[in-house]
Amino acid sequence: MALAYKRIVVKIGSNVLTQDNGMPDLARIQHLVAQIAALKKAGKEVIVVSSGAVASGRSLIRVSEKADAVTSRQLLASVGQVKLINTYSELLGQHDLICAQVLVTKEDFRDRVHYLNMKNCFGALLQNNIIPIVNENDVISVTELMFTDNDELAGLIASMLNADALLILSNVNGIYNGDPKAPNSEVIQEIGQDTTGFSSFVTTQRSQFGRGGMITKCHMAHKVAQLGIAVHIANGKTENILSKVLNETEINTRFVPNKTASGKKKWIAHSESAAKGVVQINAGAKTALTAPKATSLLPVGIVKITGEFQKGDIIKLTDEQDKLVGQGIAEYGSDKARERIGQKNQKPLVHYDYLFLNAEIS
Ligand SMILES: Nc1ncnc2c1ncn2[C@@H]1O[C@H](COP(=O)(O)OP(=O)(O)O)[C@@H](O)[C@H]1O
Ligand SMILES: N[C@@H](CCC(=O)OP(=O)(O)O)C(=O)O
Repeated sequence: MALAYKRIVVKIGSNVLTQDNGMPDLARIQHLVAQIAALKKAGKEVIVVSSGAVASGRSLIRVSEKADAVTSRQLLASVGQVKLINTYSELLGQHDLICAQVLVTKEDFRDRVHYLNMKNCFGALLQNNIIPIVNENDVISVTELMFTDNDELAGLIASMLNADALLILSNVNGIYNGDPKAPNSEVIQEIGQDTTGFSSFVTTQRSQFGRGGMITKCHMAHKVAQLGIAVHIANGKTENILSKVLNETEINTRFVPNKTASGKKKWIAHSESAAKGVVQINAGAKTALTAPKATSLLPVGIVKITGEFQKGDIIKLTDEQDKLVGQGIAEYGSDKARERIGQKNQKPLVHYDYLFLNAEIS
């Protein structure tokens, strides 16, 4: 295969696994499983992030119209997840492969102990040649506890496992430079570090059963590529799409990985939950930090500091609207930093080598 990825996370979206009537598409799952088996045979490590619990639930029960949206989703997903994982287990078994079910919540990425336990389990599964099938724990994850969608979850899994690539299978051939249905729109085949102007053609429109839409896919894909992981968005309904993407014989969108991302930056990127304090920066500092040239955060650009931190702690950086700009390692503690707020000619609070900026798609 042309692209020599060894560890691959494959995200299979709701729309790939669902027929137009909302029921699961068994033939499609079967074909995807055959493709995954082929990757395993070629010596790859494969982790699957699969949606489809709600769709599978729909094929088993009817939820009363009186049930509210949250309860209805909990019912369908909890019943449907059993069927979904059984389907994978049975189909993978036909290729002599074993899978494991991993259900996670957003909280599991925030809590360091949960995070390390989860990482340890994935390590053990991969070592034992088992295919983890990951989904959000839809029973626990309701409203604000939810991931934006399974793309966000897949991005976190790919970064946690330091995967070589994340293949996102959706119902479009990639990201188009206009409305995907318009005849003159074309798939953007390669996206580098600069994603300016995206919002002009990526709309908030979602597919019938999708949750987050293309905008959230773009944000996540860019962030993950910044960590040095290649991200592909391809059509999961195309025959043999996985090998075609890896052999570069099918059009798709590839986010070019930033190969200079250090291990330290990857760790910082995932340490948002471990942050001890919040440093609010002004518009000038935000512009400087998010410009292509690597820049450290100087006290002159700091507006406010919340919480206590020591030298070496992770701190969050927010803008004046409290939007997260990124996170980094403090070069000195909050007491010293408070004294220096707004002052010129002071040592940087965060050095650019220890600063991770969130993806900005404007
Ligand atoms: N520029 C664009 N290129 C491709 N798809 C787009 C674009 N803008 C909006 N979309 C929409 O994004 C949808 C895919 O996202 P989503 O509904 O979240 O699917 P999934 O269930 O696979 O995660 C497409 O079906 C399409 O309608
Ligand atoms: N956890 C849900 C799917 C959630 C979801 O966001 O799906 P998707 O739109 O494919 O990213 C399920 O299994 O039905």
